[in-house]
Amino acid sequence: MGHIQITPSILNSDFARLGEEVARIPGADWVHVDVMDNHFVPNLTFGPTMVEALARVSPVPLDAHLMIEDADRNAPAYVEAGCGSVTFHVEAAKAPVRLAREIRSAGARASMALKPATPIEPYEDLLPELDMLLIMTVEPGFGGQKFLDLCLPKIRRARAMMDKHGIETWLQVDGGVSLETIERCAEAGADVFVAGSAVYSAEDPDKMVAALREKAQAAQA
Ligand SMILES: O=C(CO)[C@@H](O)[C@H](O)COP(=O)(O)O
Ligand SMILES: [Fe+2]
Repeated sequence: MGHIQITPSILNSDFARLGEEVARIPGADWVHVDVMDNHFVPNLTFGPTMVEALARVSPVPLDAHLMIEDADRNAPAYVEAGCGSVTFHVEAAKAPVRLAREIRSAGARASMALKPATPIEPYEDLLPELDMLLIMTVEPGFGGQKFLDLCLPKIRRARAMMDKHGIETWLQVDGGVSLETIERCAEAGADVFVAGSAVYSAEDPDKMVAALREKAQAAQA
């Protein structure tokens, strides 16, 4: 298992002052940017132009989570926009291996996401092509939803597959991650944690990042 990383999502931050919002979390490992197209999910956020502007001012690298249709065609723009990691949904990709290779060769970390009802088993042989696997712990589309415990067995199975293959793929969880739920995720084998409302509803977001990190590290040990 890799070292613990905390990745705040700006989805529930103040979109009118995004530059200031990312400056409030200098202790984070990444900033998670949720790109939504109102087709793959019933919500709409921003596109590559906005992401590029944010990449220029963010104190930490951007981790793009693309909840958009036609990932094969649309994902490369987010590498060009300056994201250090680009996650596409397997449900929206026609050729996930080709896309992961394209993202890597363009210079970013390649990551693939699974919705709660998408099984990991058909993708076991694909794991070496990925720098990170994202297992969603809510239905994608909105921040502030309740963590789905039913996703924990899939996290355990994914971690076991990575161990079996002896690969260093990071395992990210996203949705409802908080001080209450992060230990369960770390115990199951996750090492990269997205937290949106937990971080941005805290009085001091950077302190919350540190508290989440501490809990996850204790649970992983
Ligand atoms: O991708 C998504 C939602 O689709 C997430 O990144 C959420 O934005 C995380 O927010 P919380 O569940 O932590 O409030
Ligand atoms: Fe996300």
